[in-house]
Amino acid sequence: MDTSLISVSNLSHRYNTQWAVRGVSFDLPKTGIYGLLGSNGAGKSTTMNVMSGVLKQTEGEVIVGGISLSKDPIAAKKLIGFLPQHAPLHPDTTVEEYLTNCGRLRKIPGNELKAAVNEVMEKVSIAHFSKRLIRNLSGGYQQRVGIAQAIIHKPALIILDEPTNGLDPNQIIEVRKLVKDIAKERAVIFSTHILTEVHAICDHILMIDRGKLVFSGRTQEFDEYLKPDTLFVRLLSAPPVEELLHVEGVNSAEHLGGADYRLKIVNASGIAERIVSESVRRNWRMEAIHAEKTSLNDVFSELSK
Ligand SMILES: Nc1ncnc2c1ncn2[C@@H]1O[C@H](COP(=O)(O)OP(=O)(O)OP(=O)(O)O)[C@@H](O)[C@H]1O
Repeated sequence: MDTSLISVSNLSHRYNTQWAVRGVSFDLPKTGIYGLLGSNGAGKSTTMNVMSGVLKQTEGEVIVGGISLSKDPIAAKKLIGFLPQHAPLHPDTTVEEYLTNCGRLRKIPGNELKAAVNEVMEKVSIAHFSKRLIRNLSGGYQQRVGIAQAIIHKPALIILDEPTNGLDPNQIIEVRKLVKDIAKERAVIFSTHILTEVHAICDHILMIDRGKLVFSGRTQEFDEYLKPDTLFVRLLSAPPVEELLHVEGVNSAEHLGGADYRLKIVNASGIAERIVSESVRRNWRMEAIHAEKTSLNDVFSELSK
């Protein structure tokens, strides 16, 4: 595809005898935020390590900007910035020293280096800590430095492996903001095992399960899998399950014990309202009603069907 920035075809990787990734193919266009979603051990890091050229795949091909990553890795890697799962920081250098070294490794000409370092420090809002040793920065600021080294050479594609992992809730919000900001100028793909995270910031979702790509599509399409189809209700009068089936849209009902029930619903629109009015009419004494959240496992099993 002409318009794709990176094209991954039939990617498979095996560690010793175990396949970590099997036959994964996708194309990413030139802009946007792509989420690689998968539970622990699904194959996200393996895929990202191959995409960024730090791991040589067992089978398949990665083409970046029309250049084969295995045939011309130097040219292809110029187009990529990568933040691995463990940021490759040097704790005993200052932020400025570290980023200057990164700029040199990225072959930024000497007369442009200082400006490039200053620009990237501004971009990730760390200029005020330029003289601070990296080891003395908080986790969130260290992650900003990690992101800075990935974007210092202004690559077309940024690959971030679980950039919010291990951060506190405020730092997570800051890093997500930063990811959105840097994606204005380029394509960003980041991995996560947190469903709400991809949902919060991605335009497009790629989902991987046990090494296989099980979903690739826009976030709206993905939402179809997230619509809850069960409701939890607490009815203090503990009516027989059959009574609950009278409500239009309730497909089945399970008594969970005590006053608690799980209702499987088929037509979600207006269902809560109908249950509440039926509860008043039949004096079920409703104490609670809420939609049950779809878990990542539920989505996986739905998608893997
Ligand atoms: N260096 C390695 N040697 C052997 N097996 C490995 C190696 N790295 C990963 N694996 C295995 O490959 C599979 C995929 O691992 P990978 O790290 O790609 O998954 P992941 O989705 O990134 O998981 P996590 O979120 O836990 O990092 C797992 O079963 C893992 O145990």
